[in-house]
Amino acid sequence: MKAAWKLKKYLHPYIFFAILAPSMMILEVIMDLVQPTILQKIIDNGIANGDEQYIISMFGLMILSAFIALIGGVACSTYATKTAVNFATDVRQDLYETITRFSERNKDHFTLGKLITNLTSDIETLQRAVIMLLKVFVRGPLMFIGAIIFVYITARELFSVLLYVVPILAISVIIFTQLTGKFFRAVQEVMDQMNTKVQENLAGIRVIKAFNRKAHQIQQFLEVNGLLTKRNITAEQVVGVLMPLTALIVNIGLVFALWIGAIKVENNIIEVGVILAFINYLMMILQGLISSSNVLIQIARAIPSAERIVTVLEEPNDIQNCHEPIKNSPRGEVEFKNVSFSYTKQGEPVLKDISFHVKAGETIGIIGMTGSGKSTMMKMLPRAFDVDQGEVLIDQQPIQYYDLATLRQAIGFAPQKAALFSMSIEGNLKYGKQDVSLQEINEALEASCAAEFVEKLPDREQHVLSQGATNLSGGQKQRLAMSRAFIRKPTILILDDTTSAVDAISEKKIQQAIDSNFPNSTKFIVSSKVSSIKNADQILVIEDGRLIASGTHEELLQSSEYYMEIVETQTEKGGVMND
Ligand SMILES: Nc1ncnc2c1ncn2[C@@H]1O[C@H](COP(=O)(O)OP(=O)(O)OP(=O)(O)O)[C@@H](O)[C@H]1O
Repeated sequence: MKAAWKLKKYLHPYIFFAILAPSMMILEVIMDLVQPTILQKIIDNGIANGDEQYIISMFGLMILSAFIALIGGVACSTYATKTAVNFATDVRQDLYETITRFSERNKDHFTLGKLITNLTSDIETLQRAVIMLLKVFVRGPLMFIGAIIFVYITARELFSVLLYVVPILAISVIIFTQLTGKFFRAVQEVMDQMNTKVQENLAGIRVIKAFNRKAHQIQQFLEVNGLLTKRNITAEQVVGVLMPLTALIVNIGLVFALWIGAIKVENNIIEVGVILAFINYLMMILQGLISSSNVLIQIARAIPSAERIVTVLEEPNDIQNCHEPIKNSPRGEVEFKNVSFSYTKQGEPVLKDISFHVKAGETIGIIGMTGSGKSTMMKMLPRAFDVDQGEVLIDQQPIQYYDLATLRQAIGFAPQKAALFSMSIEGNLKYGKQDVSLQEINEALEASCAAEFVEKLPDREQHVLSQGATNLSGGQKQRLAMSRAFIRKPTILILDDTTSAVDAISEKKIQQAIDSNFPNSTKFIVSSKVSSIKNADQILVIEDGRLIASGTHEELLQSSEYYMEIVETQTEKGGVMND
């Protein structure tokens, strides 16, 4: 509930509509409430006395009140919808922006599926709850209490009947809504499980096929689908039994009221119109009860959604700008001073006491076994993570002193996984730099050897990539990711194992292009292949999170047994040593 309360600020801009909606609903309910009394007057005063004039004027009043009720209802719906939809749009926008600003560590706290649920169904649930709150929250109790008051005014002689009928109605409505709510919640739970299964299976469809696990996946889906069918049937069966049961109780109440009413008419205590008005009010009391309990159910459903949304919105971002950050673009000198880092508080450090210094414009090769910490080291430069111990300096200033946007603008990062978007090749390259000319695009494509396959596409750089760029090969994706990094002509260029799927001839061309196009950029080239880093000014050899050796290729061949071993293994395996 506290979480839901925190979201009330999103209603502030629409507070006018949020007040208007229930006000209009009050108008509608009052107009609905007076109608049975008008009907009673038509029957008992007009028809009974044959007073035509009276009947016509009362009928006019009835039409007028129905018309005002209609206007009230339409206005309430309009304003409630306006408020709820705008509220949901603003929450969704804020949530999306918060997620976009998430640091890697923030992202690791949530699963992708959960974040998508937050942005879609949780917000949808909240939107429905706000509409319900503004429309029905007022309507239900007002109609319930109003109808009881009108019974007292119009059909006082039958008021005592309410003392028996209302508690029975209230109990049956509560049982009905509680039980159906429970069964439909169970349906929703399986629905969530099924969504997760479908999402996972579609994302991993290639792996499923490659490992020939189709039958297994289908079996898993059948199980959850079967459970969904079962729970749906049970829920519908419960409704099927409870609905007529509740209707029976309501009808017994009506018969009981009619019976007592008939006795009173016979004894000339009341007139027929009073019974009619009473029945109408009894139905309104029932409606009021049902609406009120529906609102409560909707609110109960919305509270967990609100909690989930607030948890994401309040996730503290661990990567922030410092007070008065440096906004000058760096030259590219980089220093790691005794850097240690761990992804989890309890876990063993992934980087252990790493120190090295790089002059601006140098090329640095980083080599080591899988999982040794090479990518993690590079993630410290755009501040995807901050170090736990030690310092990263850029141009001799701690990296945290730089304005985040300035720092990231100075870095061109081609990550290990290409992460291309489902848009044109040009659109993807413009992620690197927005205001680029076609010539710059072509130069970047040329430098990464991507031009040779892009030129063969019918619509060249306008070719639209599928989701996850599945219409490209692994090497083609890597080349485009490199083009995207090249196009911003960065001060610091990081290529994180981006040539693993590129053939040796293209790789050599790419190395030459990097040397001639980026003479002043500091270049970090992460690779597990010696051929990719052999010509670097300095090679860092990483083993199990430690920097165990550094120097040029020739120096390392003399000084590092570990490096020597890597070189020998790759030569034995037929690895290509450029030059
Ligand atoms: N987001 C993360 N959360 C927790 N642990 C992680 C995360 N990313 C990487 N690791 C762990 O950190 C260690 C170093 O990973 P890293 O990706 O830096 O290695 P790498 O040397 O680049 O490996 P590769 O050559 O396979 O890319 C690995 O043990 C890995 O499991």
